[in-house]
Formats: sequence, C-alpha cells, structure tokens
Amino acid sequence: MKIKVCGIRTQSNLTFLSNSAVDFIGFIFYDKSGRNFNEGELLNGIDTQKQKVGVFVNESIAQIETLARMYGLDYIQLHGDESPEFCQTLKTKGYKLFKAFALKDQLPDGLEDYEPHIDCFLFDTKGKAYGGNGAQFDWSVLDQYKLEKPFVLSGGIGPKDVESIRAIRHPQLFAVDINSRFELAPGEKDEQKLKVFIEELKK
Ligand SMILES: O=C(O)c1ccccc1N[C@@H]1O[C@H](COP(=O)(O)O)[C@@H](O)[C@H]1O
Repeated sequence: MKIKVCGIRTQSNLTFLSNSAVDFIGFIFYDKSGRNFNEGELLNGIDTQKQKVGVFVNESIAQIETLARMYGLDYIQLHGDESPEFCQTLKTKGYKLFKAFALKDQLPDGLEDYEPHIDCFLFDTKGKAYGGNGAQFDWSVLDQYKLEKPFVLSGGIGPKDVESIRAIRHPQLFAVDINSRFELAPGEKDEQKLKVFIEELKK
C-alpha cells in the first residue's frame, strides 16, 4: 500500500518524511487553506527524493505549470471542480494527474469521462471546504467502483485506521492519503503519529 502525506510546510516534517517509507509528499497551493505552501519555511525549497504532489483547487493551467516547473512537481492533484477537458489539457502536456472527487454516500456520476485523462482518482469526503475536512465517508461506497483506473483513498484517515484500511479488499486501491488528522496545527504534522502509522501500514 502506497502512502501520501499531504499539506507539508515545515522543514522538520519534510526531512522526517524524506527519510521515511512514504511514497508521496503533498504540497498545497491554495491560499484559502491553512496548509498553503510557503517556501519561506523551508531551508532549500522542496528538497526531497520522494514523489512530490502539488495540490490545486480551480487554478489556471498557466499557474499550475509555473509552480510545477518551479518546484519540480511529479504529480498534480486537482482538488476542485476541474472538468475532463481541463485534465486532458494537462495530461497532453505530460503531467501525471490525481483527480479528487468529494463523496458522501455514493460515487459521483461521470467518472468515466475523466478516466482517459488522469492517472488516478482520489476519493475524499464531501465537506464545507474543498479538502482537509478531516471527515471520513462510508468506505463501503468503494464497492461501487468498477473502473480500471487506480484510486487513492482520502478524507479524515486517522492514526487508528490501519486495520480498517487493511480490511479494504478493492483491487484498485492504490494508496492512502493522510492529512489533517496527523497534525499538531494546520500544516504541522505530528511526526510520532506519522511514524507509527507508516510503520504499521508498511509492515
Ligand atoms: O488540506 C487542505 O487544506 C486542502 C485544501 C484544499 C484542497 C485539498 C486539501 N487537502 C486534501 O484533502 C484531502 C483530505 O484531507 P483530510 O484527511 O480530510 O484532512 C487530502 O487529499 C488532502 O490532499
């Protein structure tokens, strides 16, 4: 099971995760988020060998391209209302994409329209904000998912969820994404909680 840790802002968290077994580190480029990326808090920009994911909400293609180039982003996570055509444009330019969808008690319609233009779906929980709501949806909804594309499970995953994650048998479950439930403050992760979770899930 691959692991993405999202919303990294501090040098300490970045160094810790770079030396851990996580696969993806997420940086949020959305100024309405308390986890919005601030380069000034890091020593040498985003200096890591892990896969770097930039999270965007209804951002322009030009700005995504600028930030992807500036920070060497490996993946773009689209976490707003981006259309299949928007994904297609980025994909055609060579970007690897996670497209997020907010779920409650069923899968959204129209996932098929996105499938050719993205690398992976990301299923989050519907809430007040576009992301980082810290709430889980009913994971049994995942049984409805029959497409070929892999998906990332997200939304309110917490330190005590390792066993429930292991119990999910869906063949397309590719990774889990953890965020606000591992924080001391928005954008500041609790490294001890991360350590235990990562070690348990990677066992
Ligand atoms: O975390 C945020 O502030 C955020 C803001 C806007 C878009 C996405 C955001 N984070 C993403 O939200 C999900 C779920 O996070 P949580 O576990 O519920 O806190 C995760 O994929 C983050 O990448």
